[in-house]
Amino acid sequence: MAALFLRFCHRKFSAVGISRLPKADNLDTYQLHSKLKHGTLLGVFDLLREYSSGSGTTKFDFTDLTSPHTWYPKARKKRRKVILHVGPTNSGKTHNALKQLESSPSGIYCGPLRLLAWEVAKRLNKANVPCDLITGQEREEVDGAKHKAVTVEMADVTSDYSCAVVDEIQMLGCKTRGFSFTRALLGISADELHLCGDPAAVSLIEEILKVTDDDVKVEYYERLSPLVPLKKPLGSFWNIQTGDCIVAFSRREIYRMKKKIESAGKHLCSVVYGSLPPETRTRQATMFNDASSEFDVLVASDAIGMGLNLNISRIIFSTMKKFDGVEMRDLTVPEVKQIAGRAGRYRSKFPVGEVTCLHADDLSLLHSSLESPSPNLETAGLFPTFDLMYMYSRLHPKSGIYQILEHFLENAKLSPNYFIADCAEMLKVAAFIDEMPLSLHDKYLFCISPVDMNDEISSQGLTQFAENYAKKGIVRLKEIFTPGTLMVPKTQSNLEELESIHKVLDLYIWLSFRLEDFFPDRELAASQKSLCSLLIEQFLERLGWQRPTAKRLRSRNVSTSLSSKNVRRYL
Ligand SMILES: Nc1ncnc2c1ncn2[C@@H]1O[C@H](COP(=O)(O)OP(=O)(O)OP(=O)(O)O)[C@@H](O)[C@H]1O
Ligand SMILES: [Mg+2]
Repeated sequence: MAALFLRFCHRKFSAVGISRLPKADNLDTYQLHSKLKHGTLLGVFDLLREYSSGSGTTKFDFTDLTSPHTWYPKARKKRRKVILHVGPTNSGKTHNALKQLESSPSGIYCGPLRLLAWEVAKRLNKANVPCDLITGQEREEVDGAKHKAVTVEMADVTSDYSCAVVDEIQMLGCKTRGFSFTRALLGISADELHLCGDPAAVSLIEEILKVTDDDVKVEYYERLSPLVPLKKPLGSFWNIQTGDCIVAFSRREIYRMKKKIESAGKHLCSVVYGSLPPETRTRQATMFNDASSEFDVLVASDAIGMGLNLNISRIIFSTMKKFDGVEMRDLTVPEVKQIAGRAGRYRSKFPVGEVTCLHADDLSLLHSSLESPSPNLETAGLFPTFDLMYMYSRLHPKSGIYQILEHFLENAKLSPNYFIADCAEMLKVAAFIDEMPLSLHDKYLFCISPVDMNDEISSQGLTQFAENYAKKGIVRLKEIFTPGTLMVPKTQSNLEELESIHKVLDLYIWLSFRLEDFFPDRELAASQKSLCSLLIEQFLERLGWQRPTAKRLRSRNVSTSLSSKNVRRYL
């Protein structure tokens, strides 16, 4: 049934021209939840009363999003000192901003990736600055912490900080996640706000902050160690060396290259790509970084492109094209620069970075991209707050969340600095859950949850969770998942299924942080999730060619496989 509905939705969406279905991410609804719980949406009701009083004096257009800076009164009470740290990759932008954060009495770091938030929390705690780690799926609280490292969707716009850092700020131009960066930019109430990123974002940010009365200063950086574009392509995999990173844009290609390089008998490869569990990605990256490990080559997707510090000596683009969900297209200038910039990190084992392509035909695009400035960003993402949607729904009580979202998308009025976020993925979830007897708030939660609707198992997981929640209130993990049944995958498709199961468990944990009383099995989900990543890593180890004399890596002897049928049974 769920699968049928899924196919129906696919048809429905391609019919209205939404073929690209981006991944919704972990937006913070903690504050919203507590607002609803503690009745602090009172102002909303006042506004509604005023609106519906018929006095004719107040006309409030909820789709008017032309002044988003007014959504954050706490930040507007301050004249923030905003420092933009801009420059090429590997120029010390984040490092310098973090130094300020460390030396401030309280602060928050907001990054685009869980891995970056982890790195920052680790760095601060090591420097004896107690720091909490908060992502959509983790809460690691440290005694006495006045600092937080968070993923940008979790940026706290209700507390006061002396210092805040928003990393990779150029992502405010991202179609799907940009609005969370805009929210952090406008909403964080800090005496000092450090923004790190590409110079292409400077003029847009200056323009946006004209209305906030903040004091804005720009600091330009230079790359700390050289990056040399090579004139010769790699040509053959025989020319692979220790410290190389081959970049490919599909899982299939990544594994094909790993196999090809390893079968030559000289190197073992770590892999990093988007749908690997974050903890697996970290461990693969750590193994590659560790000089004593045998995994001396990395095969990765653009998942390595942001902020991570890896011991890469040379980046090799296996292709200069990628499929972006709609079509095969050339890599953009910022994409090429971000990825190439991973080579030769300052103070790493390979301080001079090199970059080339596998094929000679691709070299001209590589060289021209590296020489071009990134085009200036023109608009930042924006998305209506839940409060606005809630008010709208009070006036149109018959509308489901699908209609409300659609209405906002069609009618939103924006100033020229903004675009409305692409919420095709949210609409898809909305179509699934609109018929269920759930409150608007619950529907909104499911819509913004980190479900991958392109992944059938992940979307079935969401449907089951929402259905059980609507029917029974409480959602027990064991009703849809049998612990003890996960096994080491044997094939690529088994691996894909395990990655999907990991996503479903991750979704359960995400929901458990927001609907705590109704999703009580967080610990079980977390332990099964860790098991998933362990099993995936065992698969990766076994996949690797093993030198007969080399010391073998630890690996468990589990021989059963995970069939597609089994997976359906779990969910
Ligand atoms: N002054 C410094 N002293 C010691 N190490 C530094 C210094 N500046 C930067 N580094 C180190 O250099 C590396 C690159 O710095 P950083 O990550 O800040 O660069 P970035 O400009 O933010 O790069 P990206 O655009 O890729 O995020 C890091 O490992 C960082 O710790
Ligand atoms: Mg950085």
